[in-house]
Amino acid sequence: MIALSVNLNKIALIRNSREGNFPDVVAHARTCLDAGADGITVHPRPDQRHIRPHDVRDLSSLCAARNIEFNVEGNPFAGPAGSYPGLLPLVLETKPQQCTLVPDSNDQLTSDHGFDLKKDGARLEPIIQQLRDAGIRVSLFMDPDKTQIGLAKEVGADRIELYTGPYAEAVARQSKDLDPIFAAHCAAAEHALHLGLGINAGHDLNLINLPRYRTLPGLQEVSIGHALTVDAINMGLANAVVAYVNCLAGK
Ligand SMILES: CC(=O)[C@@H](O)[C@H](O)COP(=O)(O)O
Ligand SMILES: NCC(=O)COP(=O)(O)O
Repeated sequence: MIALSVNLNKIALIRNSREGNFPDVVAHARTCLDAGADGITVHPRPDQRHIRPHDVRDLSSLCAARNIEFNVEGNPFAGPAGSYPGLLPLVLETKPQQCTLVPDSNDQLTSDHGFDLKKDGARLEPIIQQLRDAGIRVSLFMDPDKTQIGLAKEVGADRIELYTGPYAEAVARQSKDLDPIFAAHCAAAEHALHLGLGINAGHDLNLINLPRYRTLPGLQEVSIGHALTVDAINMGLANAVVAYVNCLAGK
């Protein structure tokens, strides 16, 4: 079974476009969980344009009460900014089951690459250790590069999250590069499995590109937000979650 963790960033983005609490992020999390989602993902950023620290706290409580996986993603090197305490203090306070470290710069529109661990490995290692000591599983956002995945193991990660943006784009463009891109993801996954790393994946996954990606060797979890939220506009949030759960199950 491949777990579906719903990313609620886009629900928070709509809320933040006005004053008030509409739509209510926690209520939408409940809808996702009631519809069969296996977990909730958020990706707070220092500019707080979508998920904010209070959302992380509220969703952490909800997921703990339901014994559901909570996954907090973000840049471990982004320090405090305004009322944003920084990823590490927020994660150590709220204790999600999983923290996915992502090498975003503060001004990025969205995540668009995995870690270069030749550059960042040494400064990531103590952060990974600190999170693991706190009982939090650590996943690293990675491109499908075998050398880099070997380094992910060396710096102490539990899992990798394969960055699926280029795969999704190749599907959307019906690109001739699709087969080699997916083959590279499969080779990276096989290598991760061989090293004993768990495998997650995410970014721009949708109902069109998931049927192939779900066949990735050893895939344990996908986190999906943008496309699922767009589908929810058409079919309703609960129906969208059911559609993704079924798609992941090959139905
Ligand atoms: C790591 C990743 O791919 C996601 O966390 C993504 O960056 C978050 O989604 P938004 O960019 O839509 O907020
Ligand atoms: N880790 C990827 C994620 O949480 C959601 O990415 P997207 O589906 O919003 O592109």
